[in-house]
Amino acid sequence: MTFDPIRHDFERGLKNRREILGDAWVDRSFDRANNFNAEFQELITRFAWKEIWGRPGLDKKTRRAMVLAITMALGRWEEFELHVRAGLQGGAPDTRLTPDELKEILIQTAIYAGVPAANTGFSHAQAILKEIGEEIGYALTPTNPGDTCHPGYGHERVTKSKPALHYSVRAARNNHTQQKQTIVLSHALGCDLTMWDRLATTLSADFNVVTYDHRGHGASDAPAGLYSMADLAEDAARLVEELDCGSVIWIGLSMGGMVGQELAIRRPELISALVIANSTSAYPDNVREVWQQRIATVQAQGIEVIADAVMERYFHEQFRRERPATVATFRRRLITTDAEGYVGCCNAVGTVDTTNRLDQINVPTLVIAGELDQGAPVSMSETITNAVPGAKLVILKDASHLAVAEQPQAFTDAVQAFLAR
Ligand SMILES: O=C(O)CC1=CCC(=O)O1
Repeated sequence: MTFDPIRHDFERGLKNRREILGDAWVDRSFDRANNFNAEFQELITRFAWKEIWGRPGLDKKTRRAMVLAITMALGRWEEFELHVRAGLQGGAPDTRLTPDELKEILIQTAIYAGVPAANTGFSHAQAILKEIGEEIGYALTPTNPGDTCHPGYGHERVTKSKPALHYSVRAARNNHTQQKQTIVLSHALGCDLTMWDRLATTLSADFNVVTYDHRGHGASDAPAGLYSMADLAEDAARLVEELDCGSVIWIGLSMGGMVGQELAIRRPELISALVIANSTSAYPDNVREVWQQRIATVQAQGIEVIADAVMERYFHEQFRRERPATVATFRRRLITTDAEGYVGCCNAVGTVDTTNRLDQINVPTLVIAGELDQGAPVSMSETITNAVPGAKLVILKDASHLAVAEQPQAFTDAVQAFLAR
C-alpha cells in the first residue's frame, strides 16, 4: 500500500473533528456533501482539524474556549451554537465544558467583545441548556441577580450583633437540589478573611462557605481591651447563629483553630465537624510569657517592629525567597491590622487552654500540622489529636505555619478527603 499524505492528513483531521464536534454532526455534514462543497469540506478537515486543532501546544478545551470567544465576538452564531452543543454534550469527554465553565467564557468574552455580543451569546447558550439541560443534569432556575454574588469573593455582610463581625458568604455553585452544608473558615492572627480566598472558592463548588474577620481584624469591630478565647468563641457562636443554617463545619488555622476548639466545647450544637490546622490547645509557660512580651512590644512600638519575625514564623525560608509577593501581601495585612485589636487577640492566643477539655469534642475532627511549623510544632497537633476522640492527623511536607498559603493543594486535598469521608 502506498502512503498518501493528503489522505493521511484527512483521516487525522477527521478524527479530531469527530472528537471536538461529535459523530452526529460530522456524519450529518458528510451526508450533506455534494459536488459544490465536498472540496471545501475536505480542505477544512485537513487544514483546520488536522493542522490547527491537531497541534499539541494547547489542550482542546482551551481551543474550544477560544472558538467560543471569537465566534461570539464576530457574531458567528451558527458556529458558536455548534461548539456550545458539542462542548456541553456531543464532544469527547476531555473537550467538554461544564455549564459553569461555559458561563465563565461568556462573562470573560463580554469584557472584550462587548455586552451586545454577550447578551446574544447568553440567549443562544440558554436555549441550548433549556433543550439538553435535563440530559446533562443542569436545571435553569429563576434567580434574582441581586441574590447572587461574585463566586470568588462572596456576598459581604456584617453581623447585626456587636462587636460587629465582617463576613462573606459564597453560595454553593453546583446547582444540585439537595440542601448544602455550610463551612466556616476562621483565619490566623494578623490575617483576615482573604487568607482563605483560594480554599473558599474551591470548597464553594459544593458547600456554602462563610469566611469572616475576627474581632480586631480586617473590617470587624475592634473593641478596646484584652480578649480571651472565650470572647472569640462567643463571637463565632453569634456569627453561626445569625447564619441560621444549623450546625457548621468549622475549619480554623492557628488562632482560627483555637476558636474552633473552644466553640466545639462550649457550643457543641453549632459544630458538625472540625478541622484544626497549625494550632495548639495550650502553650508552655515560657511561650505564654513571650506572648505577653509581644503585647508589650506592640503597645509600645506598633505592629511593624514584629512583622519580619512573624513572617519568618508564617513562611519557611525557601517560600519567602521564591514567593516574595505573597509574603509582602501577608506582611501588609499584618501591619495594617488594628494594633489594639491585634494585641487583644494576642492575649486570647497566648492564654489558650483547651487541652484538658478536648475529650468533650464529639464531632469528626481533622488535625493538620506543618512539618516545619515553629509557631505550632507538630507535637502540639499530636497533643490535640491524641485528646480529641477519633481525631485524625495529617502532617504536610514543606509547610510551616501558614500551611494553607504555602501548600494550598496539599491543604485542600487533606480537607476534601476529610469532607468526603
Ligand atoms: O503570630 C504568630 O507568631 C503565630 C500565631 C499564633 C496564633 C496565630 O494565629 O498565629
